Amino acid sequence: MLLTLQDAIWPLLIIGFFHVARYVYNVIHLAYIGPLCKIPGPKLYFLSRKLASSKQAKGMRWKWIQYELFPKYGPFVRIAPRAVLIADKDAIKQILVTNELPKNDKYLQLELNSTTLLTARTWHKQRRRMLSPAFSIKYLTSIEPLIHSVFEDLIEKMEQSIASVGNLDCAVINFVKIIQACTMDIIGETAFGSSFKTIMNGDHLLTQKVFEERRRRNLVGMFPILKYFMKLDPYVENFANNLMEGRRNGSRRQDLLQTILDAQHEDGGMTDIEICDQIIEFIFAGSDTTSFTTTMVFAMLVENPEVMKKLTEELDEALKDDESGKFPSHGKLKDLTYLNCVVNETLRLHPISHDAGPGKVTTEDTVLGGYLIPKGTMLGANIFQLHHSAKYWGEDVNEFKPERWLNPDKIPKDCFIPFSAGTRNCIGNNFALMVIRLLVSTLLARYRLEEIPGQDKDVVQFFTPNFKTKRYDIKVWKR
Ligand code: HEM
Repeated sequence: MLLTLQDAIWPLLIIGFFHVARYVYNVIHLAYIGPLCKIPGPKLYFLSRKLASSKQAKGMRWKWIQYELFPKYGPFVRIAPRAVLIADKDAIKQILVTNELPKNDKYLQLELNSTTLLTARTWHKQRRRMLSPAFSIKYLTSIEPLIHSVFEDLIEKMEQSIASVGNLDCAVINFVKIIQACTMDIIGETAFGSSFKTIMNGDHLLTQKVFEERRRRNLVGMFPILKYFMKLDPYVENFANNLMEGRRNGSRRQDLLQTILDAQHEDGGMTDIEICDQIIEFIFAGSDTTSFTTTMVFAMLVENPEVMKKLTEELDEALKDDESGKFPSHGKLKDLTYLNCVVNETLRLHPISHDAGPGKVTTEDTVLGGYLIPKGTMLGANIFQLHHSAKYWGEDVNEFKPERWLNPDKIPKDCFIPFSAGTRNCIGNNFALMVIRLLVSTLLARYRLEEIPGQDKDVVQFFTPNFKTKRYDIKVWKR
């Protein structure tokens, strides 16, 4: 007996109806009935993770998180069916350090062809051990002259800008641009064999392409289907490949690239594709992070002239008999009390994690802050909120007060983690601090800086935060 379409339509409709009903039930159950329903948050966002992702389109999601969600809902905020942001210091310590939870799948969007140090979710230890020598204190001391060589370009550029104004001994300089160029050249010079010469020649094509790549990853992260249409620009890959080939066929130089290449034939060494991706990641992770923090240090200094005066006095005193060369040596800077207070206070107020923060995932049902968090829930350790919590830091939490660091007993425990914490903390931590200290002291030793009030200081965050206008002008006078 042959079934006609008419005979089949009702059973098909009934099956379809049950599938849709089951799907709707699951979505609603997860959103409003399951264990996560006890965690406060914007209720509509419990239905789909796309809603919170779409907030990121203009790089302004961080403001919604920091100034709307946390103040309204408290230290645990649910922003998607299976995603919770956390600002409670004990819970953050538990997920980053005590339980060492693996990274969640938001890092997938940052991957190119292979897994890198930042994005690894399962393996990690061996690769980290392999790369660590390139970030050791001994290695960092050895690359100081390379950083100084970039400062030659920096000072020449500053002098050119001042000379171009006439006889005023003063120029207006966009610090976002010059510091970004400087940190890019430092990464090139110290990690990959030669400066990108961005300070002297303007934007290297690589800087532009790296910026475009960040936007691409951001969009693909929000709408994964785009990955079939928006491919990685071959320029970036070719650049990394040429870098590797050039080194293999040229002479050795003890830097990050050499460390990676030397380890290639060890057990667990990286393939060429992995090395290429790792190089791109280091350029990503190492330049904009350091430049944003350094620009913010300068912004804080010009907006707080009494702090700048005190810091300049400390530097002048410390460097008056520094005979190590044309530029300050890090040995003279690393233990300077007030310099470190200023850098810490800037990292506290302006951490590079403005948005959700390091992302983790629970591997079993876990209790955090009294809430039952089921296995498979994405967690964000919200560094920005931790650094801006009046509960931990006191009522003056939003003020720039380097003096608060003078008494370590007054610094709340486990509340300052600009480089994250635990085994997945920043591998470039010491490198970044060294570059920041050197840059700040080199410029303050030569120039007097003055604020230009009334500028738009709005920050956007895609991969790392940046000024929305991509400028922050400072009046620079020769001392
Ligand atoms: C002020 C400058 C910097 C800040 C504030 C900073 C902050 C951070 C933070 C918060 C993380 C954790 C990210 C996450 O889990 O999602 C991280 C990881 C990382 N950072 Fe940095 N970073 C800075 C500079 C650098 C530099 C200079 C490099 C390299 C040259 C670097 C390379 C990395 C890498 C590779 C990771 C992943 C480490 C791992 O998972 O083992 N960072 N950084």
